[in-house]
Amino acid sequence: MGGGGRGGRSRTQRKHFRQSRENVWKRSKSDPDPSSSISDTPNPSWTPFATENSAFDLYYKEQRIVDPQHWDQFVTVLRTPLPATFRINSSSQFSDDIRSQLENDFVHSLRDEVAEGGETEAIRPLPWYPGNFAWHSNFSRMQLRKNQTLERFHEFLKLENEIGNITRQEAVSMVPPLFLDVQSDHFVLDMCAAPGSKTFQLLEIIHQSTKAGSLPDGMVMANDLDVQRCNLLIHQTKRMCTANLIVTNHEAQHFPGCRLNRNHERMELGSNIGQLLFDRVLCDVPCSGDGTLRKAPDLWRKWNTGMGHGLHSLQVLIAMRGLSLLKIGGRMVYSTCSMNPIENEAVVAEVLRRCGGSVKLVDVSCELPQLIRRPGLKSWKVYDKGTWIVSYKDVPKFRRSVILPSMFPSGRGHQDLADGNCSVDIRNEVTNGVNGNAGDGIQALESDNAVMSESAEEVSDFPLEHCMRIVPQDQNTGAFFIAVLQKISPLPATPEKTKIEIGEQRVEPGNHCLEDAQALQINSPEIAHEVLKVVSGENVNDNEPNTEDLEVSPVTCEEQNSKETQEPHNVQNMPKRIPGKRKLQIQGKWRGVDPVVFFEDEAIINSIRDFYGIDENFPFNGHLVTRNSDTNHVKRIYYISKSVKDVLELNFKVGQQLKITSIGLKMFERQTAREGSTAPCAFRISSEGLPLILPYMTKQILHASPAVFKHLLENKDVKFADFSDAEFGEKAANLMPGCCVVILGKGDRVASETPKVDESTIAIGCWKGRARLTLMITAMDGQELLERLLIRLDTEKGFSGHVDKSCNDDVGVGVEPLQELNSKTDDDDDVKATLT
Ligand SMILES: C[S@@+](CC[C@H](N)C(=O)[O-])C[C@H]1O[C@@H](n2cnc3c(N)ncnc32)[C@H](O)[C@@H]1O
Repeated sequence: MGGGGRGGRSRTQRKHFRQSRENVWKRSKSDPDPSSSISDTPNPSWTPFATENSAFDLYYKEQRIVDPQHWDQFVTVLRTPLPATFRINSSSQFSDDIRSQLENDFVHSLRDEVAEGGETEAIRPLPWYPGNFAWHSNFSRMQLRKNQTLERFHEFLKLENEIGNITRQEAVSMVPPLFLDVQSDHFVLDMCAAPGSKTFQLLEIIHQSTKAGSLPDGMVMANDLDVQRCNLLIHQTKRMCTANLIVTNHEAQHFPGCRLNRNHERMELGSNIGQLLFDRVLCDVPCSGDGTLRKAPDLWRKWNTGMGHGLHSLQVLIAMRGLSLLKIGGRMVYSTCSMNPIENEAVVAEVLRRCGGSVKLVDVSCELPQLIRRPGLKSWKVYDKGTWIVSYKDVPKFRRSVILPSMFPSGRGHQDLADGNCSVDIRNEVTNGVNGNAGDGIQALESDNAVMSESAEEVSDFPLEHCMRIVPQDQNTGAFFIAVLQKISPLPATPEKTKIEIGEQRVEPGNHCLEDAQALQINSPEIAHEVLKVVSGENVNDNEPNTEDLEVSPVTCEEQNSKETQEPHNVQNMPKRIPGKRKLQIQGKWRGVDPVVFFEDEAIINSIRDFYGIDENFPFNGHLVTRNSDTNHVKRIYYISKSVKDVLELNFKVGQQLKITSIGLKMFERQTAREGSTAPCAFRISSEGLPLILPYMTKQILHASPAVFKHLLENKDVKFADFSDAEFGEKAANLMPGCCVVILGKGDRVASETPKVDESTIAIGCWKGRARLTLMITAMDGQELLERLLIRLDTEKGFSGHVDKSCNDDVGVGVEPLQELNSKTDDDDDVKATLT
C-alpha cells in the first residue's frame, strides 16, 4: 500500500532537506538551547505526588498494587510528564509515506538537534505495537506544544492527526483493541466508545488490508451513553472515512438485542441476520481513572475508594451485557484505566461466577510478548469507612447495600443472604444512592483508626493471574487493566433470587436467561408480551415467548412523549401499530435524532450514476441512506457497507431498537450554490467518499501532471486558459459543468488517460465552472496534499522536466494554507467552492 516512500537519506541530505523545507524550524542565537528545556524534569506543580502517606499511597500499598520496594521508582515515574505517543493510521493510503517520513526526517533530525548527545532516539516505534505503526516520543505533550525546536514536528503531528493519518493517543490506551484479535470480517461492538480513540483503532484494523474501491466485510458499532461524547466520537471517526461504522447512544448495560422472533425469521427469506450478535466486544468501561494520574494530577486529590465501589455494579452489568451480545467463540476485552481491584479483578471474577463456565478468562501471555505486563491480583481487600475488610461477612449490616459480596475475592455472601442472616437493606440502598460513594476516601483512609477485619484473607478461585496490569514504571506509560474473555457456550439461565443475592440495585422480574438479563426493563409479563408483538410487527406464538425481543432500553419508554404523536419518519420500515398500545409505540422515534432512511429515489440515483459514469459493479441498491425522508430536500447521501446494511435492515425489522446517531460515509452532497442547481447533476462527491467510488468512475475525470496538480493546489481555482498544460486546460473546459475529479499522475510521466486507481492514488474533487476549475477540499486537506506532493516530487526519480520553474522553486518553501477556499467566489462563474 502507499507509494512515494522517501528511501534513505544521508546525514547531509537530511540536513539540507530540513533547511530547505522547514519554515518554522529556526533557532536564533538568542533562543535558549533547546536541549536544556527538553529534559524530563518532574513537574513542580504535581506536588501531591511528593506527599507520602496520602490516602492514595496507602491504598496502593495496602492493596499491593505497587510493591513497597518499588514505591520510590513508582512515584518518580508518576511525577515525570507522560511522553507523547501517536499511531499511524495503518489503513491510510499514506501510512507508508508517513512512516518513512518519520524514519527519515524526524527520527534523525530530532536526534541530531534535541536528544542528548545525539545518542538517544527522540522518537521510536513502540516495540509491542504490530507493524511499527505506533510511536513513542521522549517529549511530553507540553514540551511538544511549548518548545520551539519541536515546532515543526508538532505541526506535522497536528496536521496529520487532523487529516486522520495519525492519531495522538496514549500508549496504554492502544493496548485493549490489540487483544481483541479483530479480523476484517468481524462485527465489533465498542460498548463505551467515546471519545473514540479505540473505535478508531478498531476501524483501522478492520480496514487495514482493504483494496481501493472495496470495503471490508466487518463493521464496528460504537456506543456511548453520553450524547455529547458521542458527537466527539463522530468527529474523531469522521477522519477515518468509513462506511462500516454505526454510532449509537444507549446505556451499554441495556444495549438492544435486535433479535427477530422465530416466526419472523422463518418468513423473511433472504434476511441476512436474525439477531445482532458480535464477534468481538470491547468493554472499556467507565472507571475511577487513577491510571490516568500522570495526565490528570488533580485526581490525586479527588480519587477515593467510594468511586470504585459506586462503579463496580455498573461495570459488572455492562460486562454481562457485552457477553450476552457476543457470539459463541467470540472474544471480549474488559478494560479500565484504573488499578483498583474492585473495578477490575472483582468485576472479572463476578462475571465468571455469573457465567458459570460458559465464559473463560483467556491466558494471553504469549500475545504481544514485548508488552510488559503484570498478572492480575488473586487477593485484595475492600476499604470502607476507615476499615479494611477482607470478607463480606465482616461488612456491617448498614453498609451491605454499598459493599457487595462480589467485591471480595471469593464473591461469597450468597449463602448468608439465603439463610436470612444478612438480608439486603433496600432502604439503605435508596439513601446511599446507587453509586455508594459515601466519601469514604482520602479523609477516612488517612485516619489513624483504619482497622482490619479479623477474617482470613480471601483468595479468588478464578485464574485472575491471566488478567493484565500495565503499570507506569515498567515502560513509562499510564496504567491500564485488561482482561480477555472468551464465550464458549450460551450464558446460563439464572434465577431472580441470585441476582438479588449478589447485590444488584435493580431488581428484575422472573427467571430468564442471562443472555437477556441485563436488558429487561419491563416489569409486567403482559406488557412484555405486547411489546414483543409490537416490536416484531406480528403475532407471536404464545407458547414461545421470546424474551430477547424485549431488549428495549428504559430510555425508549421515557422518550416517547415528545414525538409519539408524529408520523413515523420512515413509514415503510416501521412496524405495524397496534391500536390502544401507544405507550409501546416507541421504536424508531428517538428524540433529537434524525431517522435513518434508505435512499431509494431512482431519478436522483440514476442521474448520479450517469453523470459520473459509475460502473454497475458499484452497488447503490440498499447501500445509500439519508437522514431525511423527504427526498426532495435530501442534502446528504451516505454510503453504507454490506455489513452495516444488514444491521440496518435488521434494525428496521425489530422496530428500530437502535438509537443511531451516525451511520456510514458521507458520499454525495447537494450543491447548493447557484450554478450547482443548474448543473446536470445536483450532487457532488464528498472528499470522504471519493476514495471509495473513484475506481468505479468513468466520467468527469481529469488526469494531471504533478506540475498541474501542484498549480491547482496552490491557486485553488485556475482558469482553463491559465494551465501550463494547454491540453489539460482544454480537457477541463470540455467536461460537463459540475463536480469533477482531478487525479495526480505518477512520477515524471505525463498523466495517462487510464491510470489504474490504487491505494496510493492522490485525487481531489473540483468544480468545473464556465471558465475555471475550483478546488473543493478543505484548507487542511489542501495543505496536507501539497506537503505530500512535495515529498513525492522530492523522492521520485527522473522528475524534473515536466515542472515549470515556479513549481521547482517552491519545493521546500512553507505551504500557504488554503484558508480562503470556502468563501472564495469565482468571478466568472459565481460559484462558491463549497467545502466537503
Ligand atoms: C473510559 S471511557 C471510554 C473511552 C473510549 N473507549 C476510548 O477509548 O476513547 C468510558 C465511557 O463510558 C461512557 N459511559 C458511562 N456510563 C455508560 C453506560 N452506562 N453505558 C455506555 N457508556 C457509558 C462515558 O460516557 C465514557 O465516554
